[in-house]
Amino acid sequence: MTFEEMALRGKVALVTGGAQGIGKAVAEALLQKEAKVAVVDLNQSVGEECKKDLDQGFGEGSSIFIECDVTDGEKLKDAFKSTVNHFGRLDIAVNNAGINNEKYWEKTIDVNLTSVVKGTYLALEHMSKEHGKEGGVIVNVSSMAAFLHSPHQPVYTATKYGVIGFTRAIADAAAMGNYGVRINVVCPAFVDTTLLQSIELEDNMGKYHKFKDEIKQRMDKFGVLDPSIIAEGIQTLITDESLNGAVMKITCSKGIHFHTYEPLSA
Ligand SMILES: NC(=O)c1ccc[n+]([C@@H]2O[C@H](COP(=O)([O-])OP(=O)(O)OC[C@H]3O[C@@H](n4cnc5c(N)ncnc54)[C@H](O)[C@@H]3O)[C@@H](O)[C@H]2O)c1
Ligand SMILES: CCCCC/C=C\C=C\[C@H](O)C/C=C\C/C=C\CCCC(=O)O
Repeated sequence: MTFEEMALRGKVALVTGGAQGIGKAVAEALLQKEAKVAVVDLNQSVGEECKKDLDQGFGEGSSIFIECDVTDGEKLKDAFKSTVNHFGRLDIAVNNAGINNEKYWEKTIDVNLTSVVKGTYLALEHMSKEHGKEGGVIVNVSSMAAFLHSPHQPVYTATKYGVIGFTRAIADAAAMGNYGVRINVVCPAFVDTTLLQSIELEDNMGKYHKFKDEIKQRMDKFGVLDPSIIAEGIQTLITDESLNGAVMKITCSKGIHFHTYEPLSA
């Protein structure tokens, strides 16, 4: 048995936005290592389709689908509770749900940043030693947009910067408070999921829609990753016990690597 198999076997994970794309790839990778997974997603039909696929691949008892809009605080709270009620514990949370919408940008802040903060605090309630629990690990999903910001998505970029800042600060708080919970962040470049189709829609891109050909040129220049490599990176963030507050970047040119920061100074 590999180290990752030992580390993940029997562990219980909750993945938001888990019905397709990166979230589904993460769910599959964790199930492959014999973890149990709660797939939390807004989209009922895609969620049910995903659950069928997971049942076929890994057996009915290993996953559940919970329909939930992560921006609804009460529903998100219930999703965490249902997961713990169903599987008996929580060890891993992946705050992955995200959208690309510059037209309705307040929604983008709500889904991509506010809900990641809520998901992190809820996960801590169920895992932190501060709350008498056994510890665990949280991974928040940011983007390379936080490093290579583009003029085509200012609000999306702001949310992804925010996710990195929040994660690094709360990771330090977790270490200082002996929560027994590690908290890391992953920043993928372009990934082949339905999110990229948002560039075609005025309803998503708003005034930046006219730049869609330029965006496609950027994708050609930087390449598009398969969701499976993001799942691989996230598994490392989950299982490598030396990582807390780590900022993992994943790009076509450099693969999985880490951002390094200057030591703190005034
Ligand atoms: N695809 C990329 O190029 C790329 C690159 C970097 C980072 N990301 C980030 O990865 C994450 C996953 O994106 P993806 O590419 O897999 O996209 P996707 O559109 O394929 O999947 C996102 C999932 O999130 C769900 N979702 C959206 N809003 C929700 C809400 N309010 N409540 C619950 N679920 C919700 C959707 O229903 C969908 O199933 C996002 O945070 C995204 O910003 C994506
Ligand atoms: C450039 C506008 C992109 C709009 C596409 C829609 C959503 C995608 C969002 C993702 O989070 C990815 C965003 C940016 C990543 C861009 C490139 C990084 C490549 C860096 C590198 O390879 O060195």
